[in-house]
Amino acid sequence: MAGLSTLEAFLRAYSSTEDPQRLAVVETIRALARASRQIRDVVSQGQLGGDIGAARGSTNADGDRQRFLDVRADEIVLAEMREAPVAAYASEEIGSPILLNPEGVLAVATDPLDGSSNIDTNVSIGTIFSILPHAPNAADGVGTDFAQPGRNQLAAGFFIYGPQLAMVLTVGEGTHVFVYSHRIGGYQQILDGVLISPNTNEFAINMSNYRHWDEAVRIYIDDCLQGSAGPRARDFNMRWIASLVADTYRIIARGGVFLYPRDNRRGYGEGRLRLVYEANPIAMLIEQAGGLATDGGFPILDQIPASLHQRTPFIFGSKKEVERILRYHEAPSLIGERAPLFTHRGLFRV
Ligand SMILES: O=P(O)(O)OC[C@H]1O[C@](O)(COP(=O)(O)O)[C@@H](O)[C@@H]1O
Ligand SMILES: [Mg+2]
Ligand SMILES: [Mg+2]
Repeated sequence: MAGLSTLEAFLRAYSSTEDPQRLAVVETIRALARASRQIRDVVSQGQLGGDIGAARGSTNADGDRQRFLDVRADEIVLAEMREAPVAAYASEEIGSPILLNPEGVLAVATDPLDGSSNIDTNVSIGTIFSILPHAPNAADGVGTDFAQPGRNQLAAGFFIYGPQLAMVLTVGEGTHVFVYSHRIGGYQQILDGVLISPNTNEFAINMSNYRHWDEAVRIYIDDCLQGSAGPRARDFNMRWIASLVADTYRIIARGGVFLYPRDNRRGYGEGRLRLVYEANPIAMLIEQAGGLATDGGFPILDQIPASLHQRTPFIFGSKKEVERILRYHEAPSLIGERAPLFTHRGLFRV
């Protein structure tokens, strides 16, 4: 699909063969785009009969404290999915999948509001979505829909409520970026077939968890921090927005790597991010843009989810840098033997 177009023209070109599954995907993306406008309105008003960032006193299926905006965003996406050819709906905010339109051919999983902890601080937040084929033989109508590997996704993406209202989308033919234009009253493409640069000098990780990480991650970050005086022989920059959509958008725009590894804190044995509605859609966007997405051993998109809210260690971004991180995971002790040369008393300390 060459050239920059409106989202509408892009979707029409994608479904021009009249393939019923493609037509259903297109209708669902249109519905998600409508939801994004409504969520954007709520976010920019900053009010929802009260403070949108306020805690509701409830927790979601995963035990996270829910904010008013988490729940409102979920209601908005769900209402739009009821109007789309979607048979099964799953969300971070609900315990189990819901059967919607029994005639529908798709299953949609969503993180309706990603980056909840940033609502009060006016930092970018977003809505992540994953579109899968509906598994029609599921006993309860939705049972096996979300047990499919991410490789089965027909489309995936996210909306970001930042300085711009933007949408990052893949339908399996590259990764594309659209920005909402008030002038045309719709999304306008700004980047076609994004390619993430394979090399980078920028990493994103929550450094406050350093002491809890496994050796492989600690040694990798140590080597980056030593910059031009260390084994990497160049300086690195660090970013951590604590909003997956915003960290992903930056990596798509200018490269970099993101790490949310497993760690030794209670409840973080598989990291923090959820496989079905966070890691899978982001992984598809990243792979479609020439990057890599892994749990430290295997590609994210090949994992078979054991449960809807399953967590996964998540490392993704610039291909060559992710491959390097994988080598640290394969043989951390081997890399560790070399690391003392670059420590405070090491031979090569500058
Ligand atoms: O606060 P931490 O531990 O750095 O975690 C930040 C991560 O948690 C998340 O906020 C989790 O998403 P939710 O806000 O949807 O629960 C990610 O967006 C972000 O990458
Ligand atoms: Mg999230
Ligand atoms: Mg969320």
